[in-house]
Amino acid sequence: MQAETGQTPQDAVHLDGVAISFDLAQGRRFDAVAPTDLAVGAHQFVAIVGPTGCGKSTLLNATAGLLKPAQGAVSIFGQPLTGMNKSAGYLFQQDALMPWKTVIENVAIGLEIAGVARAEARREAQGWLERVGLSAFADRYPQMLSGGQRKRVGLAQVLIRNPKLLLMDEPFGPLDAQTRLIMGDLLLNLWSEDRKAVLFVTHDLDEAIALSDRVIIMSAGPRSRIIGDYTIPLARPREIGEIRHDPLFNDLHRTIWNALRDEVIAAYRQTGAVSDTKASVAS
Ligand SMILES: Nc1ncnc2c1ncn2[C@@H]1O[C@H](COP(=O)(O)OP(=O)(O)OP(=O)(O)O)[C@@H](O)[C@H]1O
Repeated sequence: MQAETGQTPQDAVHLDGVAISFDLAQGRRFDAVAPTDLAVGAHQFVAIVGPTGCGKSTLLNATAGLLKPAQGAVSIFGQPLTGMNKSAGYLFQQDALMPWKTVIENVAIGLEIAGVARAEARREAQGWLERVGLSAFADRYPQMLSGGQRKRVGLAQVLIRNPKLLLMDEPFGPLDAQTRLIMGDLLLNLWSEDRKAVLFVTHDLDEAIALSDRVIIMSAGPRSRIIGDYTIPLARPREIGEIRHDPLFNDLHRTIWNALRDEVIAAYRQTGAVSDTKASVAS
């Protein structure tokens, strides 16, 4: 079940020995991520899962060009990454909606900044609002929306720019369980249209398996590293609420959780959250 790790020039993302450290006070350094190789194919949906604080966001930020690796190189579609990753659309846990702009203005703004005429940008934004099921909300302001509706606007805001790569960091983190399922299905529907490359950070193993072609597991930090790379051979199209009842899903979950469990316990032990004898972890 472990995936092939061979990298090719057409990869959307290619991390070659990427290590990340942070400078701390008094000249100390924190080595967050040990030298890491990772390839994401041009049309692959890849999830990164790992215990809290292991370096998932750090690795994603290096891929976005927000962090410079201490060692190693990042390539995006075969080109060395220097500065911000302009091929990527980035979706954070916190959305990036501007409260003084209406929903349609928030969606259109990316195209307008890229030089598209306002009327054309609005027309495209209206199309995207229809696709995310929010056409009736075009003239509302973000603060008039539910958390799930805001996420839909955030998706439209990113996808309207047609990035070849999506970098997603716990994008559905703050949502309730049902809304997460619905957002996952919406994401998969939109993704299936042209299968952009996706690097998706989550702490939710169910979500990772249900969405992805591959699930990458990271060890507890410091000097976190990739300890597993699992192919997810579940058929597509997938409906997230249904796929969880598939026996293959359960087999995959059991296998990956076995690899992840000790790392999750190790991470909690580091923060003193569990004792040696009473380690209790929910998957
Ligand atoms: N700017 C920084 N300076 C110092 N240490 C940092 C900095 N940013 C992150 N770290 C540390 O690097 C490690 C990895 O952090 P990161 O946010 O990538 O973890 P994560 O796996 O995304 O965690 P979570 O699942 O809790 O969001 C953590 O120990 C964190 O404290």
